[in-house]
Amino acid sequence: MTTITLTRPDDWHLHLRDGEALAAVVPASARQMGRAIVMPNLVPPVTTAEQARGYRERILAARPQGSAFEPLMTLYLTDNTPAEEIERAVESGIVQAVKLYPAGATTNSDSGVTDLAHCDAAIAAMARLGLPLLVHGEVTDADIDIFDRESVFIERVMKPLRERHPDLKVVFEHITTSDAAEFVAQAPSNVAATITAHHLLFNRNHMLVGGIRPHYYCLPILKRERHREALLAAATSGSGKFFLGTDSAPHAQGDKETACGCAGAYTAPAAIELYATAFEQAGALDRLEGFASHHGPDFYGLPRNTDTITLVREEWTLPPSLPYAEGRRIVPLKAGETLAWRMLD
Ligand SMILES: NC(=O)N[C@@H](CC(=O)O)C(=O)O
Ligand SMILES: [Zn+2]
Ligand SMILES: [Zn+2]
Repeated sequence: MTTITLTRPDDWHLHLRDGEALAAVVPASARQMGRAIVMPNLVPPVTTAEQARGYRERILAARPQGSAFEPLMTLYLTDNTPAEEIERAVESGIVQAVKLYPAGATTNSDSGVTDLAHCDAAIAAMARLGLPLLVHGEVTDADIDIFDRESVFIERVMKPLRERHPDLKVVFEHITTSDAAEFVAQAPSNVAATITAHHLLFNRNHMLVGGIRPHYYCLPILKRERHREALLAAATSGSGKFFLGTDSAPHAQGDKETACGCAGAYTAPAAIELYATAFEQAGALDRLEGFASHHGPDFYGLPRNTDTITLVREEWTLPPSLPYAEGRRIVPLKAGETLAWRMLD
């Protein structure tokens, strides 16, 4: 196969930041994606429908001329989110989901939830109104090994949450283990998962063998090979429960290449090409369109995009770095490396 044309994909998990960084990264996603679920972990976080409205306006203003890229907004759940804010979010028409960050689990999660019991009224309102909960599924207990944090989360948080709110729509975000893939596959149809391109392509050896590679450091952390294989099997299974969410998470070069580097991989500039590479490795390019362009809108109850993009089998090399905010640079994942597929403009 030398060309693939597919319904324009959407990104169901994306970090766009704010200010100059926002302006630097929006065009990369707007070029490829029809819509994106935009993460609310700004500083301070996006906790109200009113803040989401303002953030959405700033994203729209950062789009290249003529772009139809549509940001789908999310609220950041806190211990204090009132049920009324969930109602305002639904009424706003621009908020598509609420994000659960366990406090301290990842980048900018200090305002996150300390105990889901505090959020019971808000979550009950979400279940009642059909607003999905997007979950960063890792426990933060100091005694739990970083490689086990997702699987322990399933037992300690996800299963009790599902029992208490069986009608809640849940997206298990950026899954990284066979445990999570199995949990989602066996759950009812109101439970789904996003999978990143980097977790489909890489295991922890890519990050740690022959030198420590900070651009591969993200959360949840890359796992061992058998987990990558399970994720690739889930993504290419054809199941509507698994869909594209890049978790493209930009950080300036200096904040990654340092003694205590930030978590997050910047994949937006080559997102669809990275996914195509993974699907081709699995011999499943024919399943890419479902995963990238159909399953997400179907789960969210939104129409599929009506235009298309085309990928050609043509080598190209990612630049070593790109301009970012305040005169700083950003290093995309696979910087300086060659990809086999290229999206046409
Ligand atoms: N994935 C990451 O490693 N980082 C994300 C936060 C997140 O999605 O957990 C970020 O905002 O930088
Ligand atoms: Zn996360
Ligand atoms: Zn994320």
